[in-house]
Formats: sequence, C-alpha cells, structure tokens
Amino acid sequence: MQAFTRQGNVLHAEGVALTAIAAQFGTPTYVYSRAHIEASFRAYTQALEGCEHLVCFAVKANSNLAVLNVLAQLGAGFDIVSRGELERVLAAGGQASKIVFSGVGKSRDDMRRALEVGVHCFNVESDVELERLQEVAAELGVKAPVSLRVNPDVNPKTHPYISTGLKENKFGIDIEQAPAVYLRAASLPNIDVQGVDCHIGSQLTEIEPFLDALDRLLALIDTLAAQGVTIHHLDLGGGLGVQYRDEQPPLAGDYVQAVRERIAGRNLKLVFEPGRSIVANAGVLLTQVEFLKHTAHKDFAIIDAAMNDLIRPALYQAWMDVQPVTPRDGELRNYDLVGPICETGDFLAKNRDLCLAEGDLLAVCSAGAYGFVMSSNYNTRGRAAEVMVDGSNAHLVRERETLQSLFAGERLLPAE
Ligand SMILES: Cc1ncc(COP(=O)(O)O)c(C=O)c1O
Ligand SMILES: N[C@@H](CCCC[NH3+])C(=O)O
Repeated sequence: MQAFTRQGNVLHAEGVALTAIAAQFGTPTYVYSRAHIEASFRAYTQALEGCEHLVCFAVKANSNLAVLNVLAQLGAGFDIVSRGELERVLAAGGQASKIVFSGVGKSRDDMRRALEVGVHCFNVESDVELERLQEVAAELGVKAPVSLRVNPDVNPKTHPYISTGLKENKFGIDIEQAPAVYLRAASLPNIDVQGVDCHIGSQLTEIEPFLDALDRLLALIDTLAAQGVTIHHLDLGGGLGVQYRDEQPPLAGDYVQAVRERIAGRNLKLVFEPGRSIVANAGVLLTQVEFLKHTAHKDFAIIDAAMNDLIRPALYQAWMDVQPVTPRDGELRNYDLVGPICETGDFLAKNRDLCLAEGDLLAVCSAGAYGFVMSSNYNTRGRAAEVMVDGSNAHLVRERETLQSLFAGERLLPAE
C-alpha cells in the first residue's frame, strides 16, 4: 500500500497533511502510518495461512512502543537482541511466548530475564553461548528452548556492512560445525533443542540467496534427523528488501510462497523475523529547510535534520528519496541536503534537483526502519519526535527530547 500520497499538492500521511504535522509537532519529526505497518505485517501472515508459523517483527528496525503495540494487536511475535528490547516488547503488550532472542553477546542477566518471562526460543549464536545458557537455565531449574543460528555461507548480494551470512561474519555457527554443536545441545540437561535459525543479511532484493540458505538448512535438518535430533521449527530470519529508489524486491507473499513450496511435506513450523519490510516505507522523516547556501561550487540546502537523526546515508551511502511536502514551481537547482552537524559526512541526500525556499518542508522517504532507532545525541541535539498517523488522526508517540534531559544524568566533580 501507499501510505504517503499527494492530496491536492500536499504530501499526506494517510489522511493527514504533513504540513499540519509540522505545524503541530515541529520538525524534525518521524511520521509513521499505522495502516502501512498493518498491511505489511499481514502480507506475511496471509501468505502463511494454513501453515504453522510465527512472524516475529525485528524490534531493532523500529522499537517505538506504539509500533510494537500495533503489531502485538495483530498477534505478532518479536525478534529481540537485548534485554532492553525484551522490556520494550513486554511494555507494549507483546507476549513473551512469541519472542525469539537473537544476538551474539547475550549476558547472563539477559538470559535469566528471558527464561523467567518464558520466551519462545533463544537463537544461540556460538558453542560458548550454549554452555552459558545451560548454566543459567540449570541455576533457575528450567529448560531453555533453543535454535542454533547457523551461518550457511551464502552471499546475500547486499551492502557488505549488512551481510551477515558469510563465513567471515561474526554471526552464527559455521554450518559445517553445526551438527556437532547440535549433538552437544541435545545432550545438555537444561537445553531443549527446538529449531534451526539463520539470517543472511538485510535489504535483499532477490529470492535466490534465501532459497540457497533454505536448501542448506534443510540438508542440515536431514543430517540431524539421521542422528536422532528432531527439529520442530525453521527460522529464516529477516532480510527482505524494500524499494528505496528503483529496486524491485520480491513481495513478501511471493517470498513466503517460494519457501512453502520448498518445505512442502515436512512437518516444520516457519518463523520469520522481518524488520525493514514491515516498517521502512511506513515512515518518513519530516524536516525543514533552515538555509539555502549557494557557493561557487555547490548549492546546499541546510536542513534541520542531520546524521544524528538518520545515519543511513552517512553510514552506508544509502540513497533515500526526498520529496518536497508542497512542491513549488520554479527553477530547479542541484542541491546537497546537509544537516547542521560539524562533519562532512553529515548529509541526508546529494545532488537532488529541487526548487526550494527557506522554511520549506521536506520528507525523507522510507525512513521508518533503522531511522529513529539509530539516532544519537551528537552535537547535543535532542532526538526527534515520533508521530503515528491513524486515518485522519495524528498521535504523538514519542516526545521530542528536551535539552535538559540530555545532560540530566551528568555530574560535576565535587567542589574542592
Ligand atoms: C537476527 C536478525 N533478524 C532479523 C533482522 C531484521 O532484518 P531486516 O530488517 O532486514 O528484515 C536482523 C537485521 O538485519 C537480524 O540481525
Ligand atoms: N541498520 C541497517 C541494517 C542492519 C540490519 C541489522 N541486522 C540499515 O539501516 O540498513
């Protein structure tokens, strides 16, 4: 679905003009569409009808409580990577029994809390993590449900910083070592082997790498069965890409269908951990032009959002579309859109042909995933507000950070 459309000349989120949101809540502000989040989630669950499944939203992509709550109301599970994300999910009304716990560095406290609340599964990423989990579960007198995250060594054909399923990556257990680790897991008294898990990377735009990984996991499941270890669920992680510019990623329904065909006849529950494909195009970052600076070499639009608000362009040279909220007629100029931060890398877009004036509003598109969650307070900038639109209503779902709150926890040295 298209959450952000022009009505008249003005860009709207569902039924609300972005001009009205800027007037009410200021800028920079993240704006999300509830309907888009729901439709993207349902694309997975509808394609999974008739097949035992759990769709676990990857909380790292957007952890706002309202976003999590909207998904929890649809029966979503959640993929978490920290104690903090666990507490967020519970605070937002998510069910512990639908949580999968990923991540290479789970502390004993993380494990204890997850066992106490009863998560669905731990995605264990190393042999040493398995031993630690055994110890913590034994202390509590419980059995920990476990999948091993297997590194299938397939090339996801995405940006190197967001590839995770290659041998040289830090994630998961080498697929050749996996049978031995499974046998060890099956022998541990406080470990309950449940599944196999993988996640090969993010922003994948083709189905083939997913299916390559799936084939390798199915071969592993057969090897394990021959050794007496039964696997009940298959977790294929997240990774499905979205359209930022002209990419044509597969639709969630087509991807799920292809997976279902490959596992036909097997008694396996399917788990997915989508993040970006649920929320990226459900959000924009709304920002305002502070100055237009014309130099002999370049035209700059200095905007009130910066790399601290949205780091993807600086970190991955990610291309994000930028739309004027109310386009104006006139001469186009080639702008770099830069923030107020003292870094050359502080840009949100480069070489965009736009007709702009001071005070104009711009929407940085596809910013609902890995946007606010990766923001920081660099240059002592408060983080942006977050607003969720639901039909014709706009709700503030996170207040803009006040400057006082930025140094509230700091202390001066005692007076001499
Ligand atoms: C283990 C795991 N699961 C799920 C995701 C979500 O990925 P995506 O946002 O690409 O769907 C990630 C992030 O890449 C991840 O590391
Ligand atoms: N943060 C990245 C994706 C990393 C996914 C986390 N495993 C992005 O914005 O594209």
